[in-house]
Amino acid sequence: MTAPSHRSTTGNTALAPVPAPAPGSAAAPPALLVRDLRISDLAQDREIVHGVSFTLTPGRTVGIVGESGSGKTLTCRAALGILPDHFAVTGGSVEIDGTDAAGLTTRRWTALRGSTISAVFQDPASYLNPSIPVGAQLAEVVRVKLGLRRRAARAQAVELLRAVRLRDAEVVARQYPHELSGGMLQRVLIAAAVAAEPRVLIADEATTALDVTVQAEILDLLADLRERTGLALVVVSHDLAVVAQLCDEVLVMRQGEVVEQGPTRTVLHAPRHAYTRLLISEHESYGLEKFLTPKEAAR
Ligand SMILES: Nc1ncnc2c1ncn2[C@@H]1O[C@H](COP(=O)(O)OP(=O)(O)OP(=O)(O)O)[C@@H](O)[C@H]1O
Repeated sequence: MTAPSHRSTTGNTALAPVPAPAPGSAAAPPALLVRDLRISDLAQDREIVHGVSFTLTPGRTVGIVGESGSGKTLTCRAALGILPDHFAVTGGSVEIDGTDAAGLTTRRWTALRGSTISAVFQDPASYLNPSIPVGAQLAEVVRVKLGLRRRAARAQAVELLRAVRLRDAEVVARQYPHELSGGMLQRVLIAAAVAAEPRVLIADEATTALDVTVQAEILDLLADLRERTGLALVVVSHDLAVVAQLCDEVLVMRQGEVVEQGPTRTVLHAPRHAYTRLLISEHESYGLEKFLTPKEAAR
């Protein structure tokens, strides 16, 4: 399991509540500020992402939706400082908790990842070692990130498994990845991602491979973590229903462009771009309609 380094040494209390400043208030500096972000494929001398902007304050959620290849993941990877080889930020800026990412050394990036900005992706099993129990892997992350001793790290790992609502956390901690369901594995990965109490969590298609019920449980868990800890979330999904459930603001991307952006309700109820309307019509059969009440839809 990847082990980003740490910010806090909070001891044994898993995910203690943090009093979040009121969203949008002067006391709430953006956890993540993306301004006209441009990303290019240097090998092909081609700009792939053509100017993405959003501001994310603590306790808020931004959703990015769009078809495959529209640049959602590259945008997230730029914010995490993990662009693929021969891709680079070629315009605009990313500020993480007030720090301009442009000047960061590899070492500073390593320090920020996990402690300030963290992520979960699709396919959690691929991030875990199949031959080590999940509790031990989580404990290793905790040991590295929080600087806890081995025994305290193991106890904290179990606390974290409880905090992501895994029942029988002590039993789960002793299990190997193949013994857990996809939803449970994603909870383990979320536990690792939030272990050092980051300000921002990016969930990139984190529920895509899960069945609908488990997907709803994981989204509910993310919302709960956001409420309890003031975490700011970026949720990437091709599924508008996921975004509708969790996000305050949505960006609709197509071919590297943001074609529409605004409060989720406005975008869903009064889409201005034909592509957004297409996404909505395609997803009505997948449960989006419950967010489109007749009253709202009539506006
Ligand atoms: N490692 C890479 N090597 C080459 N091209 C890449 C790489 N990663 C992304 N791209 C290209 O950049 C463009 C944007 O990709 P990105 O992964 O950001 O899209 P996406 O919207 O997240 O799509 P998906 O929903 O399929 O993950 C695509 O055309 C893709 O082919």
